[in-house]
Amino acid sequence: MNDHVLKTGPGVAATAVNASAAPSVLANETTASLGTQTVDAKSFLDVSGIVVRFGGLLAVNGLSMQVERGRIHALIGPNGAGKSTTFNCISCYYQPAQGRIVLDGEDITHHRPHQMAALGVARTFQNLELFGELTVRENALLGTHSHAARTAGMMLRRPGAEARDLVDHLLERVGLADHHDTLASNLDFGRQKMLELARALAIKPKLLLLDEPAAGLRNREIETLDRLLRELCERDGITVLLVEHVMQLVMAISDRITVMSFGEKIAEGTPEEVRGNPRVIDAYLGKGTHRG
Ligand SMILES: Nc1ncnc2c1ncn2[C@@H]1O[C@H](COP(=O)(O)OP(=O)(O)OP(=O)(O)O)[C@@H](O)[C@H]1O
Repeated sequence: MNDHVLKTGPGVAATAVNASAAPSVLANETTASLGTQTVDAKSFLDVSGIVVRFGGLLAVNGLSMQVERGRIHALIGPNGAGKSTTFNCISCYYQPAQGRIVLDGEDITHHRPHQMAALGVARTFQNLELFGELTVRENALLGTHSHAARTAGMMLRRPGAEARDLVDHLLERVGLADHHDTLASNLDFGRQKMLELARALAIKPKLLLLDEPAAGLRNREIETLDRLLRELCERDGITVLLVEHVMQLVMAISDRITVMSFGEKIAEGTPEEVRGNPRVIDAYLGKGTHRG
């Protein structure tokens, strides 16, 4: 049990949605389908020259990166590199002092987190945002619930058959089919992370932002996550951007990797390109150049 990571109040901070705007994805032929997304070569997410300061600290210094539609893109770097800050800008929890963030052609630099719903963006958090006193199914339904609230203004409306089917299907996909009625607080940590992922998927995202999805997972759970993320990308067409320290996962699944150190991008490329990059090796060995 991980009480310290469980929320106790209402509200779905972890997810944002718009099913109608977010073509979907699930793999079966039922109404639970998340839909089918059109994949083209155009950059889906375009981060351009963002700057974030915390008082005198330059946390992100002119970072630019492009994420292609339907790909898995990882943002990595040593502790304090500026990854979470960048992630928070992309999900509109922070607004950069300079620079621009464009998602699918729309400038979202100064959007608010709740506006990401309409753009089909879901995110998970480093510290899980589950509701410990609710069941697994109820937690997952909150994703669809927030969609209903946005589209129909009916937060308290009972979930329809389509939402229930979708959630059941998602819980099966993340390996929680046998835990529908378990309280979230009674799940082990690995299953709690999978539940948070299912809830994010319940909003039918086009872009899935994952903050350290493999942190605290055992090897077998990481292998499951590996398979699931590939499937979400390849079969369901979801674009995935993850911040992650578990290199086993990053190197295995990423189409492209952006490496940050001291607030700046120091490398970018395929796993093979990044792995052998001397600046990356240097940064991870703690010899990176400090920012001014
Ligand atoms: N809210 C904040 N107020 C002040 N400083 C902050 C804040 N958030 C982050 N920082 C600082 O900004 C820098 C970048 O932090 P950030 O959390 O983005 O790094 P990170 O790469 O995500 O690190 P980690 O891998 O440890 O999570 C660090 O020096 C951090 O201490």
